[in-house]
Amino acid sequence: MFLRNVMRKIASQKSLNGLAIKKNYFGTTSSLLDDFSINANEKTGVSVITMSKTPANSLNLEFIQELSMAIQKLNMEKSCRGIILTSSLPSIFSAGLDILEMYQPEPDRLEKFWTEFQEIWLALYSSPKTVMSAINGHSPAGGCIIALATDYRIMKPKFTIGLNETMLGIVAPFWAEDSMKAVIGQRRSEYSLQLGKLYTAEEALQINLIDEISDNPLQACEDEMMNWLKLPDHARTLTKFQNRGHIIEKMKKGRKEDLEKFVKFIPREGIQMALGTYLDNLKSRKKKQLKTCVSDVELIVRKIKYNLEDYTKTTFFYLGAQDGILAENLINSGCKKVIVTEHKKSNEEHLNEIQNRFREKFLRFTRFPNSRIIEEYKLDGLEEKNWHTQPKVAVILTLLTNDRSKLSLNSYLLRKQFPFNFGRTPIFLLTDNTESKVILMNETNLQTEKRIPSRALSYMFLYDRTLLAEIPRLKPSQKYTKLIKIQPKSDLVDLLYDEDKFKEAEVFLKHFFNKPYERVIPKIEKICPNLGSELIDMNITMLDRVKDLDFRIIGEIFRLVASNDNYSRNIIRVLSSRHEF
Ligand SMILES: CCCCC/C=C\CCC/C=C/CC(=O)SCCNC(=O)CCNC(=O)[C@H](O)C(C)(C)COP(=O)(O)OP(=O)(O)OC[C@H]1O[C@@H](n2cnc3c(N)ncnc32)[C@H](O)[C@@H]1OP(=O)(O)O
Repeated sequence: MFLRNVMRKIASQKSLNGLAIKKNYFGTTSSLLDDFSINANEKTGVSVITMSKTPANSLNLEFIQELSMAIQKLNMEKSCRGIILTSSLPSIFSAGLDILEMYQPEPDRLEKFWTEFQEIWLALYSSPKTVMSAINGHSPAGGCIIALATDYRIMKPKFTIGLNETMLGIVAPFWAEDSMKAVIGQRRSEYSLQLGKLYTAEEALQINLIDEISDNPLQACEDEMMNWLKLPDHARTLTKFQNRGHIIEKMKKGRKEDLEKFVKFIPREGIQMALGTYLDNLKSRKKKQLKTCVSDVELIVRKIKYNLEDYTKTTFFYLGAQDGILAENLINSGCKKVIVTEHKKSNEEHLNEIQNRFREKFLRFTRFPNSRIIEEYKLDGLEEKNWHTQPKVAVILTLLTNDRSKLSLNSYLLRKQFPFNFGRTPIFLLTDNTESKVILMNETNLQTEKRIPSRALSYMFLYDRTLLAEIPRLKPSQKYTKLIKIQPKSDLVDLLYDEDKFKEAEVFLKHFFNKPYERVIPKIEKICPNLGSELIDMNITMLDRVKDLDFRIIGEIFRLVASNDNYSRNIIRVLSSRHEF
């Protein structure tokens, strides 16, 4: 019965092929949020999915959704025969589920989150393709669940892997447990799960949790894949389903109940306490390094020009390895010079690697005329002062962002405080109020909103237009007394700054996605004169299909439209194609 269903599914996927898969399947594509990329090799039929969600490839709702969609798409792509999952982070394959999704969760989101996790597991575990994981870093919990859902695992030495859920006070789902049993056996699995064991690659190999160790897991997977692809796909796929069918069937049958258990279990007080403690421990390991982070900020404080205009036009300090988007936006906003700084404690090898990554990223920025001057600046020899007690100008960097860089002192608390999704948008808050006392939000003054002096945030300096779309949705608050814009690129940006206009636009946009394009354009033109022509340029009819968009996505569209280039168009295409499913 199961096999019959599988065959039927394969057949129906074949017929869907032409519709769902774009012609330009081969080559490299990036996810909408830039959290992973897919490199599809036309010759071998192998697609490599590289996860790159800093800092830890932790799986939050959006990341899982996008990844899952990509996998489902590859599953249906006839010319794809193999998929390799890997990571671009230097030491983490995936840190598993984003704990922040489970800590003090919102019920609706929690439900969606788990449903999507079930979905991605199914997409991987029942993939008709040969799927391998090149585990080039730590892979605890959800990271291990993902790896276990693939057909072959090759891991880099020294890193760790395992289902350590009990260490967090939670329980791995039955289907993950089943997949582990299928790989390492009942006894070993029971032992590992109860104790929440994390194994080094060497130990994992001994118990067959992984299949090979290699210093270059991706290359090793690519080589091994060639052996697998020598066999006829249909025979290999059916054999795989013969082996996995009962686990998949059981998961599908129990999936609803599993979801109900999860949404009941996670919000329990005891579980929340355990998760909170685990998070604190995770963060406190970082606090030891915080001193140097503060000196990073101090550097900015000392160098910053009080006049924002001058500041944005002359210099910016690009901090950390993960702030590509931030740099891009600054350059886009008129920065003439980008100074790359790095942590003074970094060892030479790490530093070189990071600098190379910067260079790679900046190559992409050459389309911006101001982006050519790059200086590298090391923080060696900096004096460390209590800079935050000094009045005058200061900077709060990348606080409201999923992209937790070294400077995001307590982003998870902030995210809880502002319960909407900023995605990866970096945010840069600063004040030039010379009387402000508290400038840096530290952990203490993050605890309650009241303790953040409103004057400290009297200027909010935003350089990512996506975020702007969210601003009017904030409750009116003293915190944001003035928004400063940097060289708005088009009327769209103006529109997003203005709450009234935005409301008007919101109504139009809603219509826009439901009504014939021609009827809406004149109205849009009225509020935003250039928008109509920009949309026409972009063959916006693609977007007609996009329905039920949330405003984060609309914000994204605004941003993309505003920077009207090929790259944006591609993303819009991706955005719209997701609704073909
Ligand atoms: C009976 C009814 C049952 C019903 C079902 C109930 C429950 C369902 C169970 C759900 C299953 C869950 C599976 C999971 O995946 S839970 C998540 C578990 N993950 C972990 O335990 C990993 C935690 N992370 C680490 O151990 C380390 O980060 C590391 C992966 C080993 C890497 O170490 P290192 O290189 O030193 O990096 P950092 O520790 O400094 O991390 C960088 C950065 O990332 C943050 N972070 C790391 N992991 C996560 C995560 N999983 N979620 C959110 N954030 C994470 C970390 O805090 C650092 O952030 P800051 O830079 O801001 O400090």
